Amino acid sequence: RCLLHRLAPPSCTRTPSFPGLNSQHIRSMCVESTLSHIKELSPPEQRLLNKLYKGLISGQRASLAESITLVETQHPRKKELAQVLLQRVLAYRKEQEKQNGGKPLAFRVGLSGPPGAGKSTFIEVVGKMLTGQGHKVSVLAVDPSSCTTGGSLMGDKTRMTELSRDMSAFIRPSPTSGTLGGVTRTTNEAIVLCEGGGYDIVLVETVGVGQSEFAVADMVDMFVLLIPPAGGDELQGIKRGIIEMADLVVVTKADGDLLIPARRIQAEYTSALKLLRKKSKSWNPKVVRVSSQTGEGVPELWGKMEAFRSATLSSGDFQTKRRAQHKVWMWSLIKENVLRHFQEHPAVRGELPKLEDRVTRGAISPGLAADLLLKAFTSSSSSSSQ
Ligand SMILES: Nc1nc2c(ncn2[C@@H]2O[C@H](COP(=O)(O)OP(=O)(O)OP(=O)(O)O)[C@@H](O)[C@H]2O)c(=O)[nH]1
Repeated sequence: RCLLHRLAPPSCTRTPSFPGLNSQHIRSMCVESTLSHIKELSPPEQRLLNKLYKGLISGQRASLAESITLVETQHPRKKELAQVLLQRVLAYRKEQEKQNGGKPLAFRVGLSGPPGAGKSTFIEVVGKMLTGQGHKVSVLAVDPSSCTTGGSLMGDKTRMTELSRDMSAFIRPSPTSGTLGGVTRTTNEAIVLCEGGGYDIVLVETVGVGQSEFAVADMVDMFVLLIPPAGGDELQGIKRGIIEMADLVVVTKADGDLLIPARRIQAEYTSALKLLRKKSKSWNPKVVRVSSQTGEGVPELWGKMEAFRSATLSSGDFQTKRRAQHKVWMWSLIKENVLRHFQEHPAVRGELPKLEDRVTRGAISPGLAADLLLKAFTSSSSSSSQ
């Protein structure tokens, strides 16, 4: 019996023990998900996972928060427990999707922009509008500064005060430590958990610094770039590559004295987007203006986002992108782990400083140094596995 069977009460092969998770589905997940490398769960571990799972899918915010903490952990055993929980939530989601004609139920939107672009004010306004319409909204943050400095660009001030009090919203700040790769992993997993908790809109916010925008663009259905109207060379400083990723560009703070510059920036971006290669057959990126202060343009903006969603869902681009993202996600995890394994390998660690030094002095070529290190790694890995 696979781990998922063991997790569920004994009757699970006949009676579905959890809403939406039937025995046939558990069986299919058992085949797909070889969780067999994970040591048998102890009764307290089973109780913990059952409690989290039930709480999560019944929409309890505390269970969602606790589940995200579990996927963020560095503790090896807890990491395994997190994988079991995730696998179960995925099975549940898959079943729900099947009932929805195979179409994903939640909409994942990435929001990025330079510091001070007005992201949190915007999320507060859009989030409140959406919860007012009956949606459940979760907001996850990817903060690149927390990875490098341990400080935070986004978490230091109180953000989205109203939305955080809203019972239909769930806001999770970025973990305060870890590599970008690690944060990417946990954010991807947190998205799955939020969706399991019934959040049909998942907003993933990041500051336009470093590689975090690209990481976020790879985990969402729609990528939105927020640009403030003030400043000199507006198109500079925003990486060209990131404009290419954008499905929608939002010029923020289009009110008062900033309205005229906002119109000008809108025109500049509209021309810039025309020069870019078309990303998709079903959608042309657009540039819109909004004011979170007056609320002007906000409903129209959401209208555009819904139009994107329905156009890409009916063309199949939406589903294709998600499938491709799963592969990207898997490979980024493999790369990170393999690299760490390589760097920590005793044979490599012994040779690395010497060879790095010789490469920097020009005593040997980088290619030769890489060959020597890889040889040290593979020969001692294969002798230890024999
Ligand atoms: N006039 C005007 N000001 C705005 C609007 N939206 C935000 N602001 C102001 O712009 C400043 C930055 O807004 P935030 O929402 O904190 O921006 P942010 O992008 O989240 O900033 P970081 O947290 O630093 O990444 C604040 O002083 C806001 O009051 C708007 O629609 N109109």
